[in-house]
Amino acid sequence: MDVIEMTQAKVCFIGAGNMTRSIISGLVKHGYPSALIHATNPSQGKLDALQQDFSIEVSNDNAAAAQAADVIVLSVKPQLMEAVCNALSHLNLADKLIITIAAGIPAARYQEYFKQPITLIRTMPNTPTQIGYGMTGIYAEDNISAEHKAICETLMQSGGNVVWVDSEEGLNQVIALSGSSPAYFFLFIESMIASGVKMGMPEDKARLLAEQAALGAAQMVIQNQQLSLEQLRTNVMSKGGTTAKAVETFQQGDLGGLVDKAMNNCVARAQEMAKMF
Ligand SMILES: NC(=O)C1=CN([C@@H]2O[C@H](COP(=O)(O)OP(=O)(O)OC[C@H]3O[C@@H](n4cnc5c(N)ncnc54)[C@H](O)[C@@H]3O)[C@@H](O)[C@H]2O)C=CC1
Ligand SMILES: O=C(O)[C@@H]1CCC=N1
Repeated sequence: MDVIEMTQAKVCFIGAGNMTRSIISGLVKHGYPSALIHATNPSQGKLDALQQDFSIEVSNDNAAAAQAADVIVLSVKPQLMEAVCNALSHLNLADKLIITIAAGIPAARYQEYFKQPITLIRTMPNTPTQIGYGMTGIYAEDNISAEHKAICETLMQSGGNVVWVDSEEGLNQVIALSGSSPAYFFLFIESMIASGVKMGMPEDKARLLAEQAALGAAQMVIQNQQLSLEQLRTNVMSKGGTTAKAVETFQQGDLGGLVDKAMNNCVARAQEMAKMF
């Protein structure tokens, strides 16, 4: 369903960084009215760029923007969240839906930060939201209404796909699987390009070859749900051929173990952050 049919809420983003830009881009592309979107930031540069690109309202006054909004999206770094929320705690937030995209901070903390009961939904998006290929995990506590859940889902869906999880630990797993994981793939492609260049391939061609292979592989996975990943992989591997040699090298280096370790460290960091806040 189109975003406009679902909601006409005034949405205010507190913090106009990478993720806010990604989400706003998705919203505007889906026809969400620019006039209903507001972003705040202390520095003017990012605000000017957002205003120019998306014709949204911008300011550096968090309180005025939050006061005027129906939905407040908290998009600052976790370390700044407490101070940013404290500075809004004099407002009456009873009728607002507050959505946070911050990693690590447990839902219960926000009530303390705002010093009043609030309606809060935790989400974990990722940067591909900017181009409509985002993935967002959403967690809401039992007291959140179906209407508020629908508004949040609609907003986040404008940038791609969403999954609901039923615990905050589930959200930590979302961080490892999709919130942080675009960076894993970027690193992999970056490493492939570097290797291609070392072999003598011009960088632009190495990038084109690697990125198109990544795109094709992702689409193969998506469009062949009936096939296992192992099957897709073995379809590329001729017996005694080149792919088998490369895959064998990854397996000897325990790629699976390394990925497992990286993802567990990602979750562990989210758990560690939850104790810090
Ligand atoms: N970058 C990513 O891939 C993802 C980030 N997140 C979460 O999103 C949040 C934001 O991350 P990014 O967008 O990457 O960070 P960012 O640093 O690009 O953006 C944060 C913005 O907040 C602004 N800011 C600082 N103090 C402020 C204040 N008092 N009032 C208003 N704005 C203020 C900063 O100037 C900056 O533009 C973090 O909590 C992070 O955990 C979640 C999922 C993915
Ligand atoms: O690295 C981080 O902490 C944030 C959360 C997921 C992606 N970026």
